[in-house]
Amino acid sequence: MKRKRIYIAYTGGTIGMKKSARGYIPADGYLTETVKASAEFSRDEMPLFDIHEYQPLIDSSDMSPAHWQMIADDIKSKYQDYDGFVVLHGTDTMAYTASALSFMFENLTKPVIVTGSQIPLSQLRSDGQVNLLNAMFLAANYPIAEVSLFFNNQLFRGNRATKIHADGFNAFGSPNLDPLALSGISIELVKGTLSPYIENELDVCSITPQNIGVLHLYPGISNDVVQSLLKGKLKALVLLSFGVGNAPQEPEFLKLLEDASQRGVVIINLTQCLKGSVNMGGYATGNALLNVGVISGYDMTLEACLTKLHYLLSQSLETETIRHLMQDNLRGELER
Ligand SMILES: NC(=O)C[C@H](N)C(=O)O
Repeated sequence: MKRKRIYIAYTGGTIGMKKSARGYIPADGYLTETVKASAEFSRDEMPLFDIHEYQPLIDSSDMSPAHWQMIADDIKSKYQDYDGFVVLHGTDTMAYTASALSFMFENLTKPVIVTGSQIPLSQLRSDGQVNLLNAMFLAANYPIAEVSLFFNNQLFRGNRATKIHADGFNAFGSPNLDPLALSGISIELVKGTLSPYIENELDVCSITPQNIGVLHLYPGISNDVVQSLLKGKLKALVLLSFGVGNAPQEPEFLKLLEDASQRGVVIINLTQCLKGSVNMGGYATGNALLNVGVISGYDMTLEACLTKLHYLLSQSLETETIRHLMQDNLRGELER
């Protein structure tokens, strides 16, 4: 059988970093050199691959919507030449990029797997080798036509993943959706579906930076704090509420939200809980939010919610349409 071809976009992150006096920094050519020097990557069972190193390589804390756009455009320009795509990325904001890409790609029929590592590939006991080998192997042999995130032997839907561990190998979880696939002694498909080969054009939706606030509620939060956030030129606010979507019933607080909603600010309710969904019909404290125009984000991750807002606000859509689409399942990011 013809060997598959995988395109590897290396954007930066620990996987290709070197030690410096200031801590780890990305180093040009270092990752490509290390991969080329490792016999595992060129075994017959592995796909053929090309690595493209971005300039400059960055720590993922420096990622922005402009980078998401660059990655999406890069994949689009190579779309017909490869069977699958691996994006090497720092772990810190990996779930944001995976979520953003999932919304930006329309008609995706090939796998796009985002991965990286906690220890640089060139160092002893690095998780980079396992993560990259598996991502390439899965993209070539188990094509799931989605933007996914591979880490620590689990393939997650990109817009369901979140960083759960700052310094462990099990750095990612997907609290509200089982993994797409597990890589054990054999590869086990869980929620993922293998895609048939379809020849098509990939469309990329442009994304631009947007003014979006995130408000993490806590008992006794002052209205001054809420007001100062809402005073700016905010287009949307993600409200991180208690439990199934509950908040204080304090009239001044609710009035601030109501006024903002009437001014056209899209206010989305997500739970602070690590697992589960928002249900504003469950308690009077949640119902009060519904009555002032707050909409449900259901079981979306914060990363999915923020990037979906960027995606929708970047298009010229009516506010009501955005509110409606935020509650719709566009790319498997939520379940109502
Ligand atoms: N493990 C990592 O890749 C962390 C690094 N700071 C990054 O996100 O680029």
